[in-house]
Amino acid sequence: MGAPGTESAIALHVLAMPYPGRGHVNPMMNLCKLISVRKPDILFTFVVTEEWHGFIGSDTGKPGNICFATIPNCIPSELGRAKDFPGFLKAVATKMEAPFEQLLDRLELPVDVIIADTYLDWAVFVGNRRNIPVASLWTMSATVFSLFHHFELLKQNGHFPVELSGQLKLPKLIIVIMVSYAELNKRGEERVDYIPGIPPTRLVDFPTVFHGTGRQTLPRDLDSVSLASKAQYLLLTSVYELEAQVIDALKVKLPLPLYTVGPPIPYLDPKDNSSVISSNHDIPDYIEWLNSQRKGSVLYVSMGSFLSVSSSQLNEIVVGVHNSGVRFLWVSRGETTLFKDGCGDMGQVVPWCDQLRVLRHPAVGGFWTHCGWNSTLEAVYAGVPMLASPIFLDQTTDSKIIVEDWEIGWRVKREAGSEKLVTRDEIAKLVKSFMDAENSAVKEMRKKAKELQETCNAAIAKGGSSDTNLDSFIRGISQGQA
Ligand SMILES: O=c1ccn([C@@H]2O[C@H](COP(=O)(O)OP(=O)(O)O[C@H]3O[C@H](CO)[C@@H](O)[C@H](O)[C@H]3O)[C@@H](O)[C@H]2O)c(=O)[nH]1
Repeated sequence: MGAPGTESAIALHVLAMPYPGRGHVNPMMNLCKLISVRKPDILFTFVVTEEWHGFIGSDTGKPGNICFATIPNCIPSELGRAKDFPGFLKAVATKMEAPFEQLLDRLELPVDVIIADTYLDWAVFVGNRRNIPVASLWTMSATVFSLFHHFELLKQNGHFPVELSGQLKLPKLIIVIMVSYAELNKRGEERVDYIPGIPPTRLVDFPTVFHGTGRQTLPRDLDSVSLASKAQYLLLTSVYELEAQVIDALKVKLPLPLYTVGPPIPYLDPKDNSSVISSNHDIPDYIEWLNSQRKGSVLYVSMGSFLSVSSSQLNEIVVGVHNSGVRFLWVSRGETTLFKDGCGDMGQVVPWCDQLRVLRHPAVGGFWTHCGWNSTLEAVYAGVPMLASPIFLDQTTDSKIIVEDWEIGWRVKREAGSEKLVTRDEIAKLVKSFMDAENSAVKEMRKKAKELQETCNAAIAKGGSSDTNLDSFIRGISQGQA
C-alpha cells in the first residue's frame, strides 16, 4: 500500500471509493486532497478499477498520504459505457461489491472510515456489516438529491408518472440523448412548488430520469438516495450559500449529519493568476493562446466527458459558434472532423484541457456547458457566466438553477415546444450577444457571476461554511462521532 511514514504516525485510515466516472472521481479525489491538507496524518486509500488507475494513476498533484489501490476491471470499460448506460449502472451495482470486500480483507491497515459515492449504495451495507462508519458523497446538486428524496410527494401530487408527449427515444446502439424540450408537451411547463426549499420548477427541468425512457434508471437513483440515510455522514459537493434553503430543508428531514464541502476543487489563491498567465516551459499551447486574447473575449466550450449531443446538432453548434465571430476554446471528444476548415485564429480545439485553469483565465468570458455539476461549480468558482446546454440526468435541473435561480446564464434552448434542432443561425446570434461585453444584460450577468464567485470564496475562506463543515467532518471521523 505504500503508506507514508510508520503506521503509528497515521491517525486514521480512510478508504475512498468513487463511482467510476470523471464527474465523480474528480470530486472524490479533490475532497481527499482538501482533507489531507488539513490533516496530513490521515492515510487515504483511493480505490479505482485498474482501467481508472491507468487514467489517473500518474496524478502528480496528489500528496503522499493518498495511495491508490485497485480492483479488477469488473465493469464495462469507461471508453464505451455510453453505449449501454443502464447496463453500466447494473454492473456498477452488482459487480463491484465483492472485489471491494476482498480488497478490504487484503489491506494491512484496518480501515476506520469509508467515503463512498452515494451511487455505490452497497458500500453502506459493507460498512454497516463491518462496523466501519460510512460517509456518502453526493456529487450532484442538493436540489437534485432533494427531488429524488421527495419522490413520493411528486406521486401524491400527480406529477409522477406524467406523460410528457413524445418520449425520449434511445437509439439501439449509441445512446445520443439531446434533451429535446421539443418532445415534451405543455405538461412540461407545469411548475412544482411543494418540494421543501426548492423554488418552483418546471417538470421539464426535472432530471431526465423522471421522463420517458430515462425512467429505466430512476429506481437506481431513488434507491441510492434512500440508502444514503443509512450511512453515518452525508457529504455534498455543493456550497451551502448556493442552495441554502434546499439544504436547510434536507437537514431537517435527514437522520444523519449533512455537510456541504464544495466546491470540490483544490483551492488556489483567488487573487493569484500567476500560474495561469505567466510564461514558463510547461504552459500548454491553449493557455499560451488564451494569453494572447482580450480579457473576457473567449467562449470556452465543453460538453462533458460522457454523453454527447446528436451529430447533426453538434454540426449546427460548431458552425454557429464559428459564424458568431466569437473566439473560442473547444474541448472536442472525437468530433474534430466537424471543424472541417480548421478554426484559423478564431479558436483552438483540444481533446482535453485543465478546465479549472481555463475557466480562471482572464481571457475567458463565457462557458458553453452541458451543466455537469462539477463544471457548474467550477464556473461559479471562476466567476464565469454559462450558456446552458444540458444533455441528460441532473444537467437539466442544474441548467434551471444557473439560469433562473442564480441568473448567471442563458439557456441555449429557451422554450419547450419545438422539435427542431437549434440552428446555426440561432446559435451564432445567441453566442454573439452572450459574449457582447457592451450588452447591458451581459454586464448584469457578469456582475452576478462575480458576486457568486465572492460567495464561493467566502465559503472556503477561514470560518466560511465549507471550511467549517470540513473541519466538523474531520473532527467527527477522528472522534468516531456522527
Ligand atoms: O477538458 C476537460 C473536460 C472536463 N474536465 C473536468 O472533468 C469534470 C467533469 O465533470 P462534470 O462537469 O460534472 O461532467 P460529467 O463528467 O459529465 O459528470 C457526471 O457527473 C456529474 C456529477 O455527478 C453530473 O452532474 C453529470 O451530470 C454527469 O454527467 C470537471 O471536473 C472538469 O473540470 C477537465 O478537467 N478537462
